[in-house]
Amino acid sequence: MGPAWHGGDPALCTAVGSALVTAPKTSLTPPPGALAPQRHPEAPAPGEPIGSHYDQCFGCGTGQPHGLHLQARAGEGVNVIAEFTVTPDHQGAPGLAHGGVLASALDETLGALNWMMHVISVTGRLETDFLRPVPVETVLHLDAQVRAVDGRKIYCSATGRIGGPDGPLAVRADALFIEVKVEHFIDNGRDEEIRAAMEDPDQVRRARAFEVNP
Ligand SMILES: CCCCCCCCCCCCCCCC(=O)SCCNC(=O)CCNC(=O)[C@H](O)C(C)(C)COP(=O)(O)OP(=O)(O)OC[C@H]1O[C@@H](n2cnc3c(N)ncnc32)[C@H](O)[C@@H]1OP(=O)(O)O
Repeated sequence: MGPAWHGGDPALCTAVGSALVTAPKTSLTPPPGALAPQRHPEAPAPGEPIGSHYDQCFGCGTGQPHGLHLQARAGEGVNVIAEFTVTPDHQGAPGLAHGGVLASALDETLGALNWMMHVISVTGRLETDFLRPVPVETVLHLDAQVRAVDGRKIYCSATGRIGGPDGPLAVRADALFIEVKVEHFIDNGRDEEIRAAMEDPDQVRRARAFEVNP
C-alpha cells in the first residue's frame, strides 16, 4: 500500500510503519508576534444586537426559512454571545442535534466577531469538539471571542453551553478567520445574488462600512 494522504502537508503527518503519527497542528495557535485583539471604538455596545449581515445567510438571515436565525449580541470585550434553540429540523440522530448544525452555529457566532473589530473575515479553518449530545429543544448558549490577531489572521474560539451561560459545555471550537475585502464576495458569489445584494443600499452600506471606517 502507498503512503497515506496527509492533505498535502508533510508537516502535519508522517507515516511510521503502518501507523500514522499526527504532529500537533499549529495553525490555530497564534504565533509569538500576534497582537491582542482590539475592540473597535464603534463596535456595538455590550448587549446590543449585532444584526444580520445578509438576510439570506443560513446562520443569521431573517429572510432564510431554513436557517438557524442566530441573533448575536455584543459582549463586554472582543466577544459576542448568542442563543441557539435546537429544533426537530436540526436532528442528526433521533432527538439529538446534528453535529454539522452545531458547528454552523459556532461558525456563525464566530463570524459575528467581525462587528466587534470592524473587519470582514471568513472562516479559513474551524476545529470543533463535540463534548456532549445536545437534545432537541435545548437552548445552546454560545460565546465567541477573539484570542489574537496576526496580520489578516484572526485567531478565535467559541463555546456552546447547555441551558445557560454557565451550563455544561457541549461544544467548543477554535478557528482561524482570514480578513478579506468586499471583493471576495463580489468576485466569487453567484451573479444573481450579488446583483440583488448590490442593488440593496443597506447591504452595500453594511459591507462597505468597515472599509470606510478602518
Ligand atoms: C455585496 C456583497 C457583500 C456581502 C458582505 C458580507 C460580509 C460579511 C461576511 C461574513 C461572513 C461570516 C459568515 C460565517 C463565517 C463563514 O461561514 S465564511 C464562509 C466559509 N469560508 C470560506 O468560504 C472561505 C473560503 N476560503 C477562501 O476564500 C480563502 O482560502 C481565504 C480564507 C480567503 C484565504 O485565501 P487568501 O486570501 O488567498 O489568503 P492566503 O494567502 O491563502 O492566506 C492568508 C494567511 O492565512 C493562512 N491560512 C489560510 N487558510 C488557512 C487554513 N485553512 N488553515 C490555516 N491557515 C490558513 C495562510 O497560511 C496565510 O498565512 P500567512 O502566510 O499570512 O502566515
